[in-house]
Amino acid sequence: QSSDEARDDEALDAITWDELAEHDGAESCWKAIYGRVYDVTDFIPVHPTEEEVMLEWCGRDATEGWENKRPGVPHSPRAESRLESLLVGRLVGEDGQPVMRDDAADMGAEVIDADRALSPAEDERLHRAMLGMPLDGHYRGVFTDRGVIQVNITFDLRDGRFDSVDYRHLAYRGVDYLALEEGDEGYPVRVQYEQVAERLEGEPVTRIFALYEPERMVDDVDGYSGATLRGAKVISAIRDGLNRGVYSWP
Ligand code: HEM
Repeated sequence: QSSDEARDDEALDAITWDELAEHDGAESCWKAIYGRVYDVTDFIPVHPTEEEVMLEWCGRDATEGWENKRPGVPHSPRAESRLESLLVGRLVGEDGQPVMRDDAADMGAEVIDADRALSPAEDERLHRAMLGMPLDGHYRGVFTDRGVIQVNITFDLRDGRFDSVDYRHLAYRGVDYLALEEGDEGYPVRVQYEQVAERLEGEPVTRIFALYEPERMVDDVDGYSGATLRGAKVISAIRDGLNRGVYSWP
């Protein structure tokens, strides 16, 4: 039988919704996809997913599942041709009239096509990502040396600008800078790192490059020159966060 003949409605057995619903499990699993009914029972063990993924759609209109392996991702033409050999009939309504492909799609099966699946906000995210522009969101990044975390920084980007830059951890040679108090040795360095965080607020991401010359960004504090601050560690931690990608959305 050629596939042209297989597509000929007259040649196909008429199957009602009730008949379809009888084949709703692993012993016998039929699925309606675009108004055609397929017996996929023998294909379930072969299908490259856990069986539940297939079983969920037995005995009903499975067009939505077929079109969305993952949201917006339909099956391949190769999968489509396998489907052809599993064809058992055409779906008909109570009036005996064929359930047309488009009706089937409307009937409880919201077919998402790849373009329409994106909301305008997601579309902007996609395009920003394609252009290599950082996405707005919450980020976490670290600078480590020989497996030891020295800088662990969190920040948000809003409209591509820094928002609430914060250190979760700041240490060097066993000194936990965040634990230092006024008067402790090294406290001025903590103050300088905090100046960096404050002064990045509201700035575009490219502002981190000023940290290669930290004296441009921080003050001399109690005899500690801004030029001695390890700005490159902060740059590295922030870039690590950007490389990891958005940790959570705002
Ligand atoms: C309707 C419910 C279905 C759902 C939710 C579903 C889901 C999926 C998922 C998630 C994958 C990707 C697996 C992976 O790459 O790890 C996949 C792949 C595949 N599925 Fe399905 N599937 C369904 C029905 C079917 C049916 C009825 C067939 C019979 C032909 C089939 C044939 C395939 C094939 C051949 C692949 C390999 C990738 C491809 O060619 O697209 N699926 N399916």
